[in-house]
Amino acid sequence: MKIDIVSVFPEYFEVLNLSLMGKAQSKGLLEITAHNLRDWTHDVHHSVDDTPVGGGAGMVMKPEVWAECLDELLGLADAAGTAAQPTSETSSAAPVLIFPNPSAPLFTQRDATELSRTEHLLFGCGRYEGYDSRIPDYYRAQGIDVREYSIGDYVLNGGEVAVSVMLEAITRLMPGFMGNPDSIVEESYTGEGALLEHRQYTKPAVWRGISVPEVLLSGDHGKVDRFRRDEELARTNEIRPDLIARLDCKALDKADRKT
Ligand SMILES: OB(O)c1ccc2cc[nH]c2c1
Repeated sequence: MKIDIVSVFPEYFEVLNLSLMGKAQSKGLLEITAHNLRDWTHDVHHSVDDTPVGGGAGMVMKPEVWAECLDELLGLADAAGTAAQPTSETSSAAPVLIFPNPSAPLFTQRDATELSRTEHLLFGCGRYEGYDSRIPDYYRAQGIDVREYSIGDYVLNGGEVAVSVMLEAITRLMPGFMGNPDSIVEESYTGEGALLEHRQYTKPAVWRGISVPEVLLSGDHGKVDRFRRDEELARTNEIRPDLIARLDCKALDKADRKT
């Protein structure tokens, strides 16, 4: 998977050279490039923002600078560097263009699963009050698959942390990324059941007078699976009832029956 990230703080993504993400790059599973948006400016101050039209606090990121950058990275600028005209065709080689945005739909495990199968992702990190809203609209009109995602009900200072979160959720699902592929099978939010995962315990069986659930020591895999499934349903109902509401009866029945 090829990943391009555009930010005014590209050094933010040096962290992606560490740990599993770094190993995946050295294995050739990932090719990650962080670009500095200011490289597409032409003024002495390398300006990327301006005051909001209609007034208001803060600054908004300029569409012209983003467009020069994205046209180039999307392969839309012709040889003369002139922006291509809007087309309705989506190039099969075109990446998915993703903008973190606190005012957008929530990024979910389902999105991570879908995007883990994509060949090329291009992330655009906003800063200040965000980017000019015409930018995603313009690239949708070019036939590009443009997504805007929030990573939760809180506001960060920019898109960089959100991109790191989404990238981890996406890349860990790629075949060959995790040392043990089984470790991504039974997880919270995964699969049809989409329930929170059961509690986890390790040795010793009794720690500071607190014992692990007896059934987990029984050696009866059927009972253990049933115990864990019941706990997943109970925990999800208590902590995230909204996830239960999303389940259709078939999936709930399947989650309940699974032994
Ligand atoms: O909270 B967020 O996910 C987020 C995303 C992008 C920008 C741009 C400026 N503030 C932001 C916050």
